[in-house]
Amino acid sequence: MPKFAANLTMMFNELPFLDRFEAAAKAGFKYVEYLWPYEFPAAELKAKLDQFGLKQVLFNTAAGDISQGEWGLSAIPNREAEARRDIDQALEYALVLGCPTVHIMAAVVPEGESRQAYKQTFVENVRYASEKFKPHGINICLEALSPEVKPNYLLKSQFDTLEIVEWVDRDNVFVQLDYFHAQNVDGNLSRLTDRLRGKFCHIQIASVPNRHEPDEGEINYQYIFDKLDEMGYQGYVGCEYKPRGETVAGLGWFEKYK
Ligand SMILES: O=C(O)C(=O)[C@@H](O)CO
Ligand SMILES: [Mg+2]
Repeated sequence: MPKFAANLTMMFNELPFLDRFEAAAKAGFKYVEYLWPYEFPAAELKAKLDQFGLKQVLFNTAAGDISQGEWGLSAIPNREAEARRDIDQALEYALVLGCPTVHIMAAVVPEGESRQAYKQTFVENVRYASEKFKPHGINICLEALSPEVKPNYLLKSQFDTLEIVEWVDRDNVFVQLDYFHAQNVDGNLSRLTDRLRGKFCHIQIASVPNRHEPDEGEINYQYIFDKLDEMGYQGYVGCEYKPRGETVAGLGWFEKYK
């Protein structure tokens, strides 16, 4: 049975962030993920996790200046110092939170810039992170984002991510397989999952096209979950969706997995 993690950035959004931990635990989740922890001291977040018996399973490196269109710095040439500062910060948080995996955000590539230079920079920064995280047993994952969500992001297809993972060539660096983006860009999800076997260490789910609960839309998630079980997937499945309405009211799909 998949180990579902509530994504506290998207779910339980009707509550202030720090109250979402309790709400997730009450709804039956044992695991949580969210985009960024950096607004709060790591110890405060860890206390919330412990208070409600939750395990944090994923968060991201900092996004940079979102108001300027940034979405990760780790692939931007000549900004390695900032990217590595963010990677070091993520490691400090991961150690306090006891988090097994960190998503290293790549970058948006401005029109006219060399994608190859961005890829090269990303590979070098991910190798830096790999070396830093390895002694602590922490995995790294890299994620493709569909253009309707993040136009011009360096990684669009799952095969863009796979290319970087294989180029980095380190045993703690994996694909973050978000089926919402994968369906938007690549499709053919069963074959894709087979193709990526052993290469992904974290999954995220949402319906397509509306990014809601995984009980509507064009993806048959029950089929995918059964397939992941058959494959022996041991990682987590992050529920990175925008609830149709109130979060708990939409959790009917989760009843049988509690
Ligand atoms: O948007 C997504 O999908 C994510 O997983 C974010 O963490 C990064 O954009
Ligand atoms: Mg995602």
